[in-house]
Amino acid sequence: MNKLTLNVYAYWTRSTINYFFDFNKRSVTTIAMEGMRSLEKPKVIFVLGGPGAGKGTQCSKIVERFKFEHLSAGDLLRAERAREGSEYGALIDEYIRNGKIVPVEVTCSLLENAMKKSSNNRFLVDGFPRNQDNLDGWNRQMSDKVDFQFVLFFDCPEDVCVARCLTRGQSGSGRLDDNIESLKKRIETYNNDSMPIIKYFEEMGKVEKIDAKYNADDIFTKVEKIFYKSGFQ
Ligand SMILES: Nc1ncnc2c1ncn2[C@@H]1O[C@H](COP(=O)(O)OP(=O)(O)OP(=O)(O)O)[C@@H](O)[C@H]1O
Ligand SMILES: Nc1ccn([C@H]2C[C@H](O)[C@@H](COP(=O)(O)O)O2)c(=O)n1
Repeated sequence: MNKLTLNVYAYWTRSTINYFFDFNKRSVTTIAMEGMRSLEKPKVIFVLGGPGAGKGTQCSKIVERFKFEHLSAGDLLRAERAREGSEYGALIDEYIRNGKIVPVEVTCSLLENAMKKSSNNRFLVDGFPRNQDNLDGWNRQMSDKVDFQFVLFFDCPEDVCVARCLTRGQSGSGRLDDNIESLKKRIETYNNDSMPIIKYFEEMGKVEKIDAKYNADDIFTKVEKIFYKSGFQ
């Protein structure tokens, strides 16, 4: 074997060893990261605010920008109500028409099932917890299983909320509760039952409050800042 052949052979051997070493190093790191991620509890942000405050609108933007999954308690309940054979359909219907809050056992199970089905590890839980029963049920069933971050609170004047919901109803939302009678009850429920829950989280220093009367893009600029500050990219 001449000197050139030997050099080529040595170079090839070194490159091959380096390649496999690097490859293995990378794959071990990658596997470890994936393992750690799958062991991490899912991160949960509660999104609260009055009816029509713009929770759903902002959640869509957050999903697009920060890759969260949006779980709207109201949407899950409406889907369950519409599901053929649901044992809760009639009950949900009655609660929604009257602007009342469905018992937590139903809502929390829908949320937990949706989280289990998802491959995502970041969730926006929109419209929950809406009263003390919701909060107690969540603490019993879910709080140990998730990594709660904060409440994103869209603070919006009542007249703005009502106007937005009525416009949404007139534009064909198809929602049974986008009418003035249901809205009066929803706002009463919000003031009496949901506000104390927001205050409770506020006292814990866990509320990020946003003035929600402005246009959706300006509001989202403020939302983005909160997410960056909280370490989301
Ligand atoms: N910043 C905004 N300015 C004007 N209209 C808005 C704004 N944000 C949302 N809307 C409109 O107001 C209506 C209610 O918005 P959205 O559904 O996001 O509110 P929500 O808080 O999720 O309501 P709900 O609790 O009743 O489900 C929608 O028709 C939406 O297009
Ligand atoms: N935690 C929840 C959330 C919603 N509901 C019911 C009652 C609400 O009026 C209705 C619509 O909710 P929205 O889409 O406005 O968030 O759904 C409930 O009982 N419990």
